[in-house]
Amino acid sequence: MGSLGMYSESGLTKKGSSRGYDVPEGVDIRGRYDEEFAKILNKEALLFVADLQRTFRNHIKYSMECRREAKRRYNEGGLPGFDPATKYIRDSEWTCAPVPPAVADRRVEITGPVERKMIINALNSGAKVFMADFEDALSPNWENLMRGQINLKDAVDGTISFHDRVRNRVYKLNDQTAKLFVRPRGWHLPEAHIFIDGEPATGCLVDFGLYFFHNHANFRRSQGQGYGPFFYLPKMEHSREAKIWNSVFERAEKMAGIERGSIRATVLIETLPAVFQMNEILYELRDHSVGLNCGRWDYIFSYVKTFQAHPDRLLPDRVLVGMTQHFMRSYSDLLIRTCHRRGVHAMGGMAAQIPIRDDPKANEVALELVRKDKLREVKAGHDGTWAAHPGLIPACMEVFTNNMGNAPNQIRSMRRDDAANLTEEDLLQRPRGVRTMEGLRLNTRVGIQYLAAWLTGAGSVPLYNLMEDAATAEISRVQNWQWLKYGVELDGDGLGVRVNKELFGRVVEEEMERIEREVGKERFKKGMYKEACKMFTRQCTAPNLDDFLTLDAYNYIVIHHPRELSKL
Ligand SMILES: CC(=O)SCCNC(=O)CCNC(=O)[C@H](O)C(C)(C)COP(=O)(O)OP(=O)(O)OC[C@H]1O[C@@H](n2cnc3c(N)ncnc32)[C@H](O)[C@@H]1OP(=O)(O)O
Ligand SMILES: O=CC(=O)O
Ligand SMILES: [Mg+2]
Repeated sequence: MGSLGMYSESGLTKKGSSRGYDVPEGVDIRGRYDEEFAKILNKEALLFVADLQRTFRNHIKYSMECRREAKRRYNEGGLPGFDPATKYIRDSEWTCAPVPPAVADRRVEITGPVERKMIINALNSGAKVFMADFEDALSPNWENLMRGQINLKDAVDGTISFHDRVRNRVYKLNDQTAKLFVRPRGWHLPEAHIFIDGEPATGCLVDFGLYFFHNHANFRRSQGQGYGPFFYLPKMEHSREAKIWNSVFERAEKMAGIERGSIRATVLIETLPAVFQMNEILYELRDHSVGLNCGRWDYIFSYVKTFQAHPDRLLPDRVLVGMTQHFMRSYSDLLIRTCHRRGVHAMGGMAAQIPIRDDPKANEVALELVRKDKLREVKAGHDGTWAAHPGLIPACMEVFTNNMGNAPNQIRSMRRDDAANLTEEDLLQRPRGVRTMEGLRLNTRVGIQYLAAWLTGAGSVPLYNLMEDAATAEISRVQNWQWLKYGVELDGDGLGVRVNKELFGRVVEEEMERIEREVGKERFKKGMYKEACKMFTRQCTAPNLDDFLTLDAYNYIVIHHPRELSKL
């Protein structure tokens, strides 16, 4: 670890204790004490997190206020678009720092929560990269977060193992493993188990800070060939947020005494406003960038959220909003063009299909959908793609390898200059398709079950043969809200049915009965389905759309010690 000279004397010298943890001044740990957690939450690591929090909290607050201001503009009828003030960045020629050799080839990346067995399986999966997730795929309760940090440290050290006692199977790392990327939470989420100067810490600074502090040296030695650690950055809406990340990286590099540009990150373009900021985001992160990724599920969620006050832009059924819709294809094409022009990877997104073990025919159909989606991506010029499950990796790998051959990526070979002319209208074009009662029912059934899982600690789950996570659940929630708000007419077996609260109430009741039948009475009683139903129903019928499903739900998973259920 490099010099700690940048921290204030008082932080270093004054002693403090917080429910068993040895903490620097101003830091209060309110989560459960555990000896293993205490090794992660040691005083030096907390000092680093506190330094990041103190340095950047006002920048973060300002950025969140700018998000609210943009929302006000969209709610008054404004549309997101390219910023005339930064035209010079879009028009001028510049490139990002060269791609580190360790991650030149990213043709298939697997993602998953920071759960111990899954980390080992993902690293051994044959994918080029594993994105370990503190975000869409994780329910951020204290145990998951702290165990996730322990698991990642063991993974980077190469010592991680897991004993499945039921199956008497021991999991260990293979000789050859995927390269590790870590995705911290979005800027909007607090970490209510760690208070700094009387305020909850910023979730992503905790995720980033603890992981970086404990792993940067080992990572660069064992994984990054001198570079790293590597990150994915979610849910940004503007380049000013990327600028904060860039400054966080610079501060971390300085603290660690490592070269500027060692840390690298891929930004998910998964909000509608961000698609107009892709050059600007890369520009801010140009010394730390390894590309952009099409976070297609949050992007769809963001389309609804951004246009919450625009009844002329209602979405069709969720299953119809695929990558072949004009606005989605334009987004992917422009992302490829932007990344390749700037010399970095243009990563594709997640197909939500997962293997269907008990039905070979249905499994083949699902696999074929994945192949088709990946073929579209590689032919469009994407340099790699995401898989949600190890069972999909061979198919994804085959499609990308057949089309990219031995080249590690298509950064130089697929310029996509044709996409230079894509306009604001292309990127905002209204999606086409029908809205149905079955769509409303499916949203409700999936949204409630996902939330019930999230409240009990699972952030990604299989539902009806698809992967569901926070991003896909958000689509279900905001789509219901939108249809209710504007009293949309849905197609119900050929008959027009207008959505209102009463109809929705009936749908919720019937879908809860169906869920109970499907999961069984015992599991239904033990689970948190009723709480999830209440929360989901409130969010779908609220007069004003909640910004995030997980912000409200977070209050229910915060447990302060001594044990008490706490509200922020
Ligand atoms: C919109 C977005 O942000 S996408 C990115 C965020 N979302 C994700 O990362 C979702 C990742 N995927 C998953 O979490 C899982 O695949 C799920 C929850 C959808 C399904 O998981 P399961 O029900 O466990 O699947 P299944 O029973 O078929 O698993 C078979 C094996 O594959 C493993 N596995 C499944 N998915 C993954 C994964 N993503 N990474 C590593 N291992 C995995 C399981 O651990 C299991 O291992 P085992 O045989 O050693 O016990
Ligand atoms: O994070 C990915 C997404 O699609 O959302
Ligand atoms: Mg996402």
